[in-house]
Amino acid sequence: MTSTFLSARSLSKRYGAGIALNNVDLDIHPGESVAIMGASGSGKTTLLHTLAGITSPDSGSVNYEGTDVTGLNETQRSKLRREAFGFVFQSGLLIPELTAIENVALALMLNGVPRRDAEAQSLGWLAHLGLAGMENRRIGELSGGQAQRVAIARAQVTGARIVFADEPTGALDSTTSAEVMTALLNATAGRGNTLVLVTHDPTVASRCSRTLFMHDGVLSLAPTSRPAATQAIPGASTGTTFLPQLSQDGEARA
Ligand SMILES: Nc1ncnc2c1ncn2[C@@H]1O[C@H](COP(=O)(O)OP(=O)(O)OP(=O)(O)O)[C@@H](O)[C@H]1O
Repeated sequence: MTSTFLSARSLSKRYGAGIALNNVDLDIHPGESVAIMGASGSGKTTLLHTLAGITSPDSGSVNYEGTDVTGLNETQRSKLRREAFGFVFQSGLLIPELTAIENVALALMLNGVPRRDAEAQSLGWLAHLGLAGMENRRIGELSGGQAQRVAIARAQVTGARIVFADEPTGALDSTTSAEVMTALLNATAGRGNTLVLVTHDPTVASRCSRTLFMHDGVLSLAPTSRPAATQAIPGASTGTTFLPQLSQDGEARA
């Protein structure tokens, strides 16, 4: 069995009366591509953000390579995110006023790499992702698929071991979506790194090595629901159905 390098234990998070995460356990191994699916509002983004140290859980822990991410302060988490993690979101993370190369290089410059070196490395990544000749275009001068490939370059130029992607193909047509998924998988799992991806699209999920499902904050192996049982957080009103949760080995447990 491969080693775990990102794990979550008993993650719970609620917003007011609603539950976003309900006692989630998850182990992710190096080189995996993991898709998280589920209905709108089921907690997918909250899980992704909690794994990535963006959101703090109410209880439970996230461990990345021996570091208790949930125990870090905001400055430490921010450093971890910059240095070890990459992010590809549907929109909003690229800076529209900057060119493609400036957007990619910025990720390195924030880690202290001089501009000239940062731009040289960024050029290589942009070319690798099929964007040679487009380096000096601003983001608004690129198609959606091209912009997502800039985001992939930015997520990987720092050598991120894990890329967290939230609906990376959400705004794209099916052909461009397939191309962006190919680029994303090649740039991550194809190089021994890890991809954790949230998607509504079963075609996108089917490209990943493993698919998990969120349902009312509960993570499961199965897409369909069963009648409610006793796993809800006490006092929470979710109107939930129950699905088996994952053990540390990814086995379903009742
Ligand atoms: N910052 C917040 N403040 C209040 N409620 C929130 C916040 N973030 C998420 N929620 C709530 O937590 C629940 C889970 O939200 P989350 O965004 O994780 O779901 P999701 O499965 O990613 O949804 P979608 O597919 O629509 O993006 C939802 O009920 C949502 O309204």
